[in-house]
Amino acid sequence: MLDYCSIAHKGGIVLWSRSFTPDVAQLASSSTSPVNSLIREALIEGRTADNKYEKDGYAVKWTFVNDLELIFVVAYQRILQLAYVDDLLAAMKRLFVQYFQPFVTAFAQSLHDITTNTAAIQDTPWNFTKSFQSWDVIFDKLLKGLEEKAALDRKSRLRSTVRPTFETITPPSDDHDTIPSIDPDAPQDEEQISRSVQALKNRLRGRGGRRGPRGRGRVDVAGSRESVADSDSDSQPKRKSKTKIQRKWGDEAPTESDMASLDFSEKVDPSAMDTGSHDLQSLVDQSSMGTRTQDGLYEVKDWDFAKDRNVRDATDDAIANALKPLDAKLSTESSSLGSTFGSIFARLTGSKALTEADLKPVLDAVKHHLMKKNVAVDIAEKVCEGVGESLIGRKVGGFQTVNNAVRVALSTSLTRILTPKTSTDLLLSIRTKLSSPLPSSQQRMPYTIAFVGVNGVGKSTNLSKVCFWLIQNGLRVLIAACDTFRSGAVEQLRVHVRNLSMLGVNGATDSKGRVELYEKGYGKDAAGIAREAITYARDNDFDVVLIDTAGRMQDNEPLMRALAKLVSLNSPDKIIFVGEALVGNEAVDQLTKFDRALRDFSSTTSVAKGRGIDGMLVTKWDTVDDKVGAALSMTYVTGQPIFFVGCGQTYTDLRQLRVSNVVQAIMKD
Ligand SMILES: Nc1nc2c(ncn2[C@@H]2O[C@H](COP(=O)(O)OP(=O)(O)OP(=O)(O)O)[C@@H](O)[C@H]2O)c(=O)[nH]1
Repeated sequence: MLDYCSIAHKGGIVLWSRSFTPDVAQLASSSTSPVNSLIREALIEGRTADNKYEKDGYAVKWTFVNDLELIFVVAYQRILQLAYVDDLLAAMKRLFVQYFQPFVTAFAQSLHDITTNTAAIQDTPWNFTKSFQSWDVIFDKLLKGLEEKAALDRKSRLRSTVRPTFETITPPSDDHDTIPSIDPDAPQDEEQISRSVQALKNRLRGRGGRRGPRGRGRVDVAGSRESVADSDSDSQPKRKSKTKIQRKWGDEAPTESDMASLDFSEKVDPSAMDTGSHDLQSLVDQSSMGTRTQDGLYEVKDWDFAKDRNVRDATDDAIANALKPLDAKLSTESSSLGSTFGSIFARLTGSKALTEADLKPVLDAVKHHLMKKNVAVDIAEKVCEGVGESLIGRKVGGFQTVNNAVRVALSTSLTRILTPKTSTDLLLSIRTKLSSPLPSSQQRMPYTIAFVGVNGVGKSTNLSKVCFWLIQNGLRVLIAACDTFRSGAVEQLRVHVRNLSMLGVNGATDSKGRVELYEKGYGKDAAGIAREAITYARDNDFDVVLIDTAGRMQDNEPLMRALAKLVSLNSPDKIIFVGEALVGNEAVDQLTKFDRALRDFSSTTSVAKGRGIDGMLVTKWDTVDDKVGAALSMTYVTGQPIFFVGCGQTYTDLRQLRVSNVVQAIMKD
């Protein structure tokens, strides 16, 4: 584990730094710190020839980018054999230059200006914390990737060299005061050494508890340190908490104050929100949502794994490139493991009727493969059971036949589960409702869609994307702000509506107002607001009402009852469950409980008897690459279709799912 990492300008200013342990938080500031000694003795006085410097039990490594006058430094406990430090420094250097070269050049120029013109100091407020926010994310991913690879590397080396004996296997110990012995000459496992060192430090300090979470810190021009990990106590002086407060678990429903303490959503300053801070056009320009058909409709594109890979964060690809040399090394070492499907199918050969015993190891491997693709365990098991049943007793010829038989059975099963049983054509459904004949005494009602789901999954963002798509199709949309709980939720929608109304149809503004927000602030009854919004939409000729609801946990009965009340009072035409593509097993629990709660609690009132979820919108699809198993779990649990997938943070980042593309992504090795 690393202790400290920084990127500094040779002029002496630390642009970015990260401390990983409280003990070395002072590494950057104390004059006796190894990092400062490195700078004084090794860099300024040139007293060390190689790029490793050791002092007070720490090892410090560094690298330069001479043309930008940058120095990258990593410090760690000398006793640890951190094999990835050189790779980390090289990858940091490459990525930082790739992403921040213009910034650093401008900064270096300003330093030059400052030395020649002191008045420029006030005019140049360099906010490194803000400027390098994205670097924090890149660095985290990079470090995680390297740590995982190092662990894998260690395991594969251990597998090939160490045969465990009874002496080497020791049960894990919970006694953190026990100090495992360290033989300084023997090569040590990094975690073991880390534990030993920590235990020793704890013993010296007279305590035996575990260390808290990793600390982070940055130093800006003024040298002020801010803790990112402890953001909710920013204004407080930092103190180490001495005792750990035990979490209380209970069966009772949460009280108002519990809810307030559990509301981790940030108090949002609308002007600083994601949507507001973007250049408006960039919210639609980055990719095109779809194409206009001959009859003037605006279609949402199908998600295509091969083509839509570029919706991934570009930094992921840059990091993948930076890690390629290491990947190549690891893949040669682990190539003996073979590809999942290749090795699964290779286990079945011969021309005989397949038995349960023949299939068991194959299906176990298929289950494992599905779980790797983020399919929930229960669903993976059920899919495998189905595949097994369809194959038992089937006669197979040679290897190729078995290979094909299992592939075809799995592919058929996945296709059957994913194929929508009801229409996913929302536009058709909207137009049918809006154009159906009515008695002259009756006013035309708008088409209503309620977006429901747990907290933070992307309900409001994706509701806005759907809104953008609807107004592109010439419909007038009213957004009902029924999240009256999370602070900032109404303002977030206000910003979206402002953006969307400026974009209008195909970028042109519309005098009639294609989109409007119906809001009544916070703390009011969401069901009532939705009702008022629908009435307002009816009276003001809106075609569609999109109802944004507050995020809630599936086990929170009072909140689920409130949602059921909104449903039963307003009978939305569609209830769309918004869920993240990132969820694995949790997807099943969320969907089952939302669906059941809506059916149970809305059936007690007369209007909408037993209404459940009508379909899903799966968000953050851009973050899972080919691990699209959540789509399978969600459709399996509900039997309902996925209307859209959200694949980014601009208004056009909405796609429809073509079943064959999802099947292909899941089957892919
Ligand atoms: N990468 C990616 N991020 C997304 C996507 N959809 C939403 N997000 C991000 O997810 C975060 C949460 O989105 P919100 O729309 O505020 O989520 P919410 O469900 O309305 O949140 P609550 O109202 O607190 O329940 C925001 O940072 C969004 O930008 C997506 O498709 N891809």
